Order: sequence, then structure tokens, then C-alpha cells
Amino acid sequence: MNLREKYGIPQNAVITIAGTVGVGKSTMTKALADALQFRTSFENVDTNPYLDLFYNDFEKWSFHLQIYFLAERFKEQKRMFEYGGGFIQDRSIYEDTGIFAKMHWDKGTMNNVDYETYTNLFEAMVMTPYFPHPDLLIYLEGSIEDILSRIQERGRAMEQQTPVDYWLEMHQRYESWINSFNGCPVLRLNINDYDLLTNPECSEQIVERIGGFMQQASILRK
Ligand SMILES: Nc1ncnc2c1ncn2[C@@H]1O[C@H](COP(=O)(O)OP(=O)(O)O)[C@@H](O)[C@H]1O
Ligand SMILES: Nc1ncnc2c1ncn2[C@H]1C[C@H](O)[C@@H](COP(=O)(O)O)O1
Repeated sequence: MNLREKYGIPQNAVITIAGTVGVGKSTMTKALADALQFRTSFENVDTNPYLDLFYNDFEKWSFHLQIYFLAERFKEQKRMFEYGGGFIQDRSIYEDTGIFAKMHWDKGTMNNVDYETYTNLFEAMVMTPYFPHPDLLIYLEGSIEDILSRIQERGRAMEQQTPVDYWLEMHQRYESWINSFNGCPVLRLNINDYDLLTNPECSEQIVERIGGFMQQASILRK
């Protein structure tokens, strides 16, 4: 019996991993997909034509970047649906609007007209009864100190050169965003409670928690 069956996780489940930049979403996505024998849906940073430009000039590129991410995530959504689920997704579509677009608008690096165009498009595409929500959102949380050191360790120059205040602001926004998020069931994991890099076996404990949580959530829905 494989881990997915052992812990009662449906074969067609879609699990999305949320959390601030550098918290460990991609690492978790790979580990869970291996453990559950699920497909992955990653954010592709290397082929993103706007990301470097954006980090050099938020004001000029924030709208272009949000539209790009929205299109990419929507295509991924379609792919997951066509396969009939069985996916681990690296970052949810909800963070684009709830964290990034809103933060840039609040900070004045996305103007009112662009923000309104973006949110209208987002709502028309996502906030409809036809848009399938994930079965579970796993929220990864950790201290700002750990996250800053992970951003440094990963070594993407554009992120390393971004002022610490940006990551601090994002970290605070994530906390309040997740406290009011209700798009699907949320399982919170603290990054100090597991270490997939030095102890890959701990992925079984995470799968066990996911299985227990999903079963409880489905009982509560009935
Ligand atoms: N459990 C862990 N312990 C220590 N470092 C980790 C752990 N998980 C991820 N990392 C490291 O943190 C950095 C960011 O991880 P990543 O998975 O790319 O984050 P995200 O996808 O959330 O931006 C990478 O250098 C990764 O190797
Ligand atoms: N919607 C977004 N707006 C701005 N920047 C974004 C958005 N989604 C992701 N990003 C950035 C943040 C990171 O620099 C890379 C990849 O994110 P990660 O959390 O490391 O997977 O893209």
C-alpha cells in the first residue's frame, strides 16, 4: 500500500502550498508529490520574462507581472482539471491578488486603474462557481529571520538585492491574509516542525497529518 492509500488521501486531490517567498513551498511540493505520487504544478521563475524587470522597477512592471502570473496560474488550473486532479501546486492563485497585487497597490507601486483592471479580471476568472478550488491549502509559516536566511541561501540575485523591508511587509501581510482566508480548508505547518532537507522521512509524518486533516474536513462538510 502506498502512502496516499495508507493515509486515505483521494487520488484526485489538489493540494496547494502557500506561504511567503523562500519559506520552502517548492521543496515541500517536490517532497509531497514524491510521497503521494502526484503530479506537480510549479511556478517557473527562470522563464518568467517580467520578474527581473519587476524587481528593478516595481512601478513600471507590476501590472505586466500580475497579468503574466494570472495567465500562467490559470493555464495550470486548466491542466490540473484536465488530468482529473492528483496534483501538488507550488503557490495558490489566491496569493497573487491577496498578497502581491494588493501590497503593490497599497504601497503605490501599482496604480488605481491597473489595480482595478487586474482585480476585475481576477474576479471574472476565479471568483466564479465554475472555478474549482483546491481540496486543501497547506500554509507554511516561519520566522522572518529564517525566511530571510533562506532567501539569501537560495541566492536569486533579484531577491537578495531587494530591501529587507519588502520581505518584512510581505511576511506581516501573509499572517493577516491567512487568518481571514476561507477559499478552502487550511492546514498550517510551521517550518521548525519538520526538515525535509536533512530528514526526508518526515514527509510521511506530513502525509499522515494531511490525511487526518482532510478526513476531518470532509466529515465536517457532511
Ligand atoms: N526544511 C528546510 N530547511 C532548511 N532549508 C530549507 C528547507 N526547505 C527549504 N529550504 C531552503 O530554503 C530555500 C527556499 O526554499 P524554496 O522551497 O525554494 O522556497 P519557496 O518555493 O517557498 O520560495 C531553498 O534554498 C531551500 O533549499
Ligand atoms: N503575483 C506575484 N507578484 C509578484 N511577485 C510574485 C508573484 N508571485 C510570485 N512572485 C515572485 C516572488 C518570487 O521572487 C518569485 C517566486 O516565488 P517563490 O515564493 O520563491 O516561489 O516570484
